Amino acid sequence: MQVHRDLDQLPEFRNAIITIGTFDGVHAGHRFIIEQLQQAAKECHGETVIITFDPHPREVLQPQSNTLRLLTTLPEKIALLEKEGIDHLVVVPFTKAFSEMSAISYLEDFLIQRFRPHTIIIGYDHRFGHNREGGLELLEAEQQQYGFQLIEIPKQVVHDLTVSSTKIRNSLNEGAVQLANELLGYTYFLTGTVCHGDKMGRQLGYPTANLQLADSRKLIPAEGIYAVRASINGQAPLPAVMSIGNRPTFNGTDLRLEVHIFDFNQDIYDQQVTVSFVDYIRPNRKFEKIEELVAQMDLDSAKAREILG
Ligand SMILES: Cc1cc2nc3c(=O)[nH]c(=O)nc-3n(C[C@H](O)[C@H](O)[C@H](O)COP(=O)(O)O)c2cc1C
Ligand SMILES: Nc1ncnc2c1ncn2[C@@H]1O[C@H](COP(=O)(O)OP(=O)(O)OP(=O)(O)O)[C@@H](O)[C@H]1O
Repeated sequence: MQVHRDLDQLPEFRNAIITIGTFDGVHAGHRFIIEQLQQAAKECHGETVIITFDPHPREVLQPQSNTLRLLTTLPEKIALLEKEGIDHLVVVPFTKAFSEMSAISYLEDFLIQRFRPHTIIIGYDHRFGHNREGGLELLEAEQQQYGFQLIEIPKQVVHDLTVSSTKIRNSLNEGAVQLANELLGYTYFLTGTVCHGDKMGRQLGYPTANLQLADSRKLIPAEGIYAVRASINGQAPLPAVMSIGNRPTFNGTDLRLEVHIFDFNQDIYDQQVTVSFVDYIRPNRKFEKIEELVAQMDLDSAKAREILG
């Protein structure tokens, strides 16, 4: 897959089959669109082109809100789309000026001029241009003049498409990782660098690698204890248990992401660890005695091992 970040350096596409969207999460609904792209490309020996935006349009249009949480960082999205076998990913630097283009100018000066699309495939609810003024109706009206094919993916035909990133985000925010994973079509994951904690885990018999995320916009699932798989520097995943929380037993105040890998005893400080969330076990609790916390961690570990098989 070729990744293009400079709109002035785009190649001449051969029968571009294009679609536009943020594709956050590259979830099951997105993958249905990807299949349509690939099918259309096959029929005309064309190339599949996904046009996406970075930063996320909401970050530019509502900078004050700061509530956006992403299912995938840009590198994660690139890796997932690469796996899908897309030919070109165009990452448009989304700016205020870009957002203020009228719908017709977006269509003519951006889509047509830069991509010369053979086919445009868009979801039933796709909007574009200033104030989201453009949509399917405008594409239909201009289709003949510019000679592109239009493929609409209607809501009722593609049930998967109604599965929005928002629904997946909500599930993760509630700890419902199994539902999120089903909607994603893969196990939700995050990657962090192992940093130093308070060195207490080892004393409790549970050394935990504390993860620092590279991108603060990445969605962190609800606080609680999870059965996870942990992959160190891209190596084979290992069964593990994870705690997300501020350690109420120790009156902690900051959110910690800690993973304890089973049957493992290595120094992994500064290494990259990717954690995939398999199941939620329980919420965080404040324990009166440390022994009670450790007894509960034993139970959590047994449960996680059972879940992970
Ligand atoms: C399986 C597991 C379950 C945990 N459950 C709780 C909990 O319910 N309440 C709590 O305060 N801390 C919980 N923790 C976090 C521990 O308090 C933490 O790992 C320990 O204090 C070491 O933290 P440190 O990073 O400060 O060394 C849990 C950790 C693990 C690995
Ligand atoms: N089974 C294991 N799972 C996770 N990390 C382990 C494991 N065994 C050894 N380690 C190493 O030990 C470190 C964690 O040790 P310990 O928990 O005592 O200290 P820490 O850095 O303060 O972490 P925490 O504060 O979460 O306890 C990890 O960062 C890792 O380098």
